[in-house]
Amino acid sequence: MLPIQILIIDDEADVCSFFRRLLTKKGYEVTTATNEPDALSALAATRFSAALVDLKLPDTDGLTLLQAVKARQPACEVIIMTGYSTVKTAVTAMQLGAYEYLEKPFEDIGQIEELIARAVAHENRPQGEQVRDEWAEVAAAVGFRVGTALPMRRLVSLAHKVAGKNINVLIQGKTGTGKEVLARFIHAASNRADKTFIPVNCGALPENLLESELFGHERGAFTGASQTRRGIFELANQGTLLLDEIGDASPMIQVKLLRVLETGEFMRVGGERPIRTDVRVIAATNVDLEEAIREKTFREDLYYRLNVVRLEIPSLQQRQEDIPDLAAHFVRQFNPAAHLAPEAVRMLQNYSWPGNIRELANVMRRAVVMCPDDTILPDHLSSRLQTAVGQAASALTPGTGIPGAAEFLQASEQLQEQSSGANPFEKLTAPELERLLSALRGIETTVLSAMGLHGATASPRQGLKETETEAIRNALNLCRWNITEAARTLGIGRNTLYRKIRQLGLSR
Ligand SMILES: Nc1ncnc2c1ncn2[C@@H]1O[C@H](COP(=O)(O)OP(=O)(O)OP(=O)(O)O)[C@@H](O)[C@H]1O
Repeated sequence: MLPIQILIIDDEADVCSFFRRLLTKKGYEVTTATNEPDALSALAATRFSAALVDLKLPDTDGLTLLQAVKARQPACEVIIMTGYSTVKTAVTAMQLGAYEYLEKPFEDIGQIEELIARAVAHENRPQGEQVRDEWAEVAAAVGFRVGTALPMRRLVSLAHKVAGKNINVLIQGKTGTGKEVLARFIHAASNRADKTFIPVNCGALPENLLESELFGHERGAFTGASQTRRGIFELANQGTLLLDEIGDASPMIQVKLLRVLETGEFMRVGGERPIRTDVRVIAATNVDLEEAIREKTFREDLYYRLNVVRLEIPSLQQRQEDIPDLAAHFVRQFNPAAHLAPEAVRMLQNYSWPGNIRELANVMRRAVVMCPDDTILPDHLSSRLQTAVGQAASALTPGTGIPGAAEFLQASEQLQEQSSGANPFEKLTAPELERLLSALRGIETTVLSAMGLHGATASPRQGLKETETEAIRNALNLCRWNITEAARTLGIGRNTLYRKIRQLGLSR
């Protein structure tokens, strides 16, 4: 059998000879290059299984060389060698197709040997063989459905690779896309997996409470602080901390976070002694932090500390092919015997999912409850979804009349005929009432736009803010201020609800 060929590209002769000795002992054949021309002629002469490429070279850079290797020998796996200051570029290299990165100075020889063996095995797998996803087991263990959409698979593969490194991660994505699930996956795939994972919502608590939640407080630090209390940075020591809704952290909290990220030390509220902590920080946000920096509501230095790796989760609409699998997953979770009829799946695929996976999970939970047997039909999906899909369909068919009018009038006439003076709508079930309500709203919109054409104005109604306040207050009262339930009823995320409660000044 021919020996396995490895290429080392590094301008430091010591590094080249270190790898030559190490890898020759393991039976590999090693070629070294200290500059770009030598590297290119080596690539022209020999077929390599793996190449170790230094990120900083005098005549070129690692990213250019990565592209040169991949253009000439696409199967050759590239491992980037980097110092701490260039870790971010190394992560970019992985996004561009590098297999892994290795941090200098090299500390664990065994780990290097194992990494090279893995890269070589990956390159040498039989042609056409389906590569088993390295991350599949961890994802399954934390209930993380990755699906088949390419952007999501790439993201998870990168998340899995950086999970084992001691670097901060910033997860960006719209509400309900699964930022917390991804953070749990990273924790579970890291060497901190057997330690604590603590999520904390920076937008849910008033500044002082959040400060003492994060950093703890000394006895007597403020009125009511009758005991010394450890904060999350102490409790999550050696584990992972998820700073959710980081964009909502106040300027004071931002300063304190920056300090602990820079020095690994913090002080309890009212404390005088710095406390060391070893916490891996993952931050998540659904706002554009770069815009927040421009608006001066978010510190740029903190952003750079958090954003060593940025993982941007696609919205559900951007990964439409995954809707059937995710929907089936949630249906099974709520009723293992139930399944979705093909027409129901089509309806799910035609909807825009502004609340992303959380909304899909909620719609499935409801559908399972509404479905009398085990086959979920379009009728069992929420009225909001039916209306949205129906309206989209009628918009495509001109001249179909006022949306919802026929349905509403027919139902209302039938009920009036059968009623004996009492409120006829009381006879309807909750889903039927919801369907009628959305039909009514459809009529209202059409009538208002017709009035506009005639120059007529409708009598004043509540403004947007009052309507929103009323809807949120009703939901909260209905759910006895159970935030999770109320958020589900409103079809928004828990974090969003917390924020709204603060913004609108609502209280029990
Ligand atoms: N890929 C996934 N596989 C399985 N369940 C998922 C996935 N993504 C999201 N979910 C489910 O959807 C819901 C919302 O997920 P999560 O809380 O992680 O979203 P988020 O982006 O953090 O939301 P927010 O922006 O409101 O904080 C949860 O119930 C979660 O279990």
